[in-house]
Amino acid sequence: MSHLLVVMGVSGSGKSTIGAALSQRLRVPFADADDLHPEANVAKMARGEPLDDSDRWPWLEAVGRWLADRAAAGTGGVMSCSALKRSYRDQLRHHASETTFVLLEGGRDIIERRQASRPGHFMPPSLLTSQFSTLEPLEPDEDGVVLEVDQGVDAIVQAYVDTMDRRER
Ligand SMILES: Nc1ncnc2c1ncn2[C@@H]1O[C@H](COP(=O)(O)OP(=O)(O)OP(=O)(O)O)[C@@H](O)[C@H]1O
Ligand SMILES: O=C(O)[C@H](O)[C@@H](O)[C@H](O)[C@H](O)CO
Repeated sequence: MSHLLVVMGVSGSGKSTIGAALSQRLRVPFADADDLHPEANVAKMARGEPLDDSDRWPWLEAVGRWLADRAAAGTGGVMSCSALKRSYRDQLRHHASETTFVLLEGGRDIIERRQASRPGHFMPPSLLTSQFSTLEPLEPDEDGVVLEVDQGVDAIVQAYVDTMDRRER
């Protein structure tokens, strides 16, 4: 089975780290939505201003195209992308309906600590409040897996693999 995943969550939840580790474990291509932002979006976040829906729309289109290409090629893939709102996930599913969303869930304290220990990133910790208030949890009808971030990278990857094994049985 080729996995097509979006690893999602607020800034600092570990999307880039876990996404890369999952792609290695599953032997599928990896991409980071941070690299697909238009320059204006990166500049806006770096100024400490949250993105709005109109900023995110063209960016999510680029993310969706990547997913659609992977689906068409049948390679599977892992994309790290915040995908904070249900409507954003709907937009991505419109491109690739078979996408599974992997939500990295954690409390504000641990995520704030991790962000603080990551100097040089364009995303300022001050935007964490808007990230948490924008996040809409996965709904029951969405194909999704929730993983707790309060554990090591290998344990999080293993939790994903175990969940999928149970599903396939
Ligand atoms: N499970 C983990 N255990 C310990 N440290 C972690 C874990 N996951 C991520 N980290 C660390 O936390 C920080 C944030 O992780 P990462 O950059 O992957 O998050 P992100 O969700 O991609 O953030 P952003 O969306 O802002 O780019 C990094 O310094 C990373 O090394
Ligand atoms: O949806 C958003 O608000 C943004 O995309 C952010 O989540 C960033 O992409 C990233 O997570 C910060 O590094």
